Amino acid sequence: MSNNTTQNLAEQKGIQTDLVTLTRFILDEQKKSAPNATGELTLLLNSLQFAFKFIAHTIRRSELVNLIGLAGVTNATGDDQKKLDVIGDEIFINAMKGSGNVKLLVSEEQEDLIVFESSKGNYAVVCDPIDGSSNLDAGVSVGTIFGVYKLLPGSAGSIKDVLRSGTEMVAAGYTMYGASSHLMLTTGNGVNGFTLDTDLGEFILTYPSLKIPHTRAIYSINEGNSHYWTDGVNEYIASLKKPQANGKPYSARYIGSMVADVHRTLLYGGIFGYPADSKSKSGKLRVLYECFPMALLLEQAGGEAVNDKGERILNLEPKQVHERSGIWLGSKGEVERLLPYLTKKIKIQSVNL
Ligand SMILES: O=P(O)(O)OC[C@H]1O[C@](O)(COP(=O)(O)O)[C@@H](O)[C@@H]1O
Repeated sequence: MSNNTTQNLAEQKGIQTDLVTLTRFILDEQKKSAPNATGELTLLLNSLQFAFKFIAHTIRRSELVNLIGLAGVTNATGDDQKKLDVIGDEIFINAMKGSGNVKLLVSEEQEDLIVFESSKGNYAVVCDPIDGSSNLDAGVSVGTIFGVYKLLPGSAGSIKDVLRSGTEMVAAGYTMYGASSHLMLTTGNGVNGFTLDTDLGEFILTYPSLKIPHTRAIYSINEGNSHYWTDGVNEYIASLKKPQANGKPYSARYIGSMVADVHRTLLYGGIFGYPADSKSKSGKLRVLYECFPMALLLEQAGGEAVNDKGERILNLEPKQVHERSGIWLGSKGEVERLLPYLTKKIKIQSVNL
């Protein structure tokens, strides 16, 4: 049978036969943008892909194999660890160790930087293996957030390789484990999204060259913290609750799992915020493995990400691996609408919330 006939038959049956897998996509990208590259980053992305599939598989089976609930320990940043946090972390560490391309790893679950002594790799990976894990028992979407740095020239691997601004990351993204597993990835040339076909065991390109809408009347923030917010943040949120030009207020959407909240924001537009407040004076979310990767993705999709002073998140230079920051990210038009509330010293008497 000729190739054309096979193709027509597949089309008639509604079967797509020319799928772009993540591996194919990365190899094509490399040929286009870095034809002389060593292929090391490609291999590293392949190892990341394996970790995501393994974590997705483990989360899907978690309830059946008694993996839901607390493990009875706390992690580097003082949070109670879920059993799946511990296992997700182990899966991630082993995948990075096994890749041979990773020299350093920062994980939310480990107090110290991990150095793979025997590795000759030239990359450092920062990650939150299972972000949003407090939602796990309720079956809410959680995810893995990651960023990749190339080691500094001549470095044999030290903390300086990761205490760098977000602009220096060479790749970043997240995988969301929901109804399907979605991987959103940037290597600095826009954002591309993939969906895991569990039968094929492959991430398939489903969101090529993703762009976030310029504006959307959706805000995403934990309003339970409003009592601790600054006047500026309270006034900003109050302004969104008033009828806008179309007569309707903004819609509030908050899941409480950063990956899921950012995923919706990336696809639909709007704004997500987790500001510092009088309770969490430095903010809650971690700069290296939560704020930077999400900020890079958002910027690459045409959006913006700033801290509580309205400064570009990616320009921060963390002093510690588990440093925190307030963050606001989303559609460009929405972040711009927020900025005056962050930068002007607003004094208000009271806000009706
Ligand atoms: O429950 P809160 O205070 O709204 O915090 C929710 C935020 O905390 C996180 O769950 C991160 O915390 P963990 O890393 O401890 O899971 C984010 O995913 C989410 O955006």
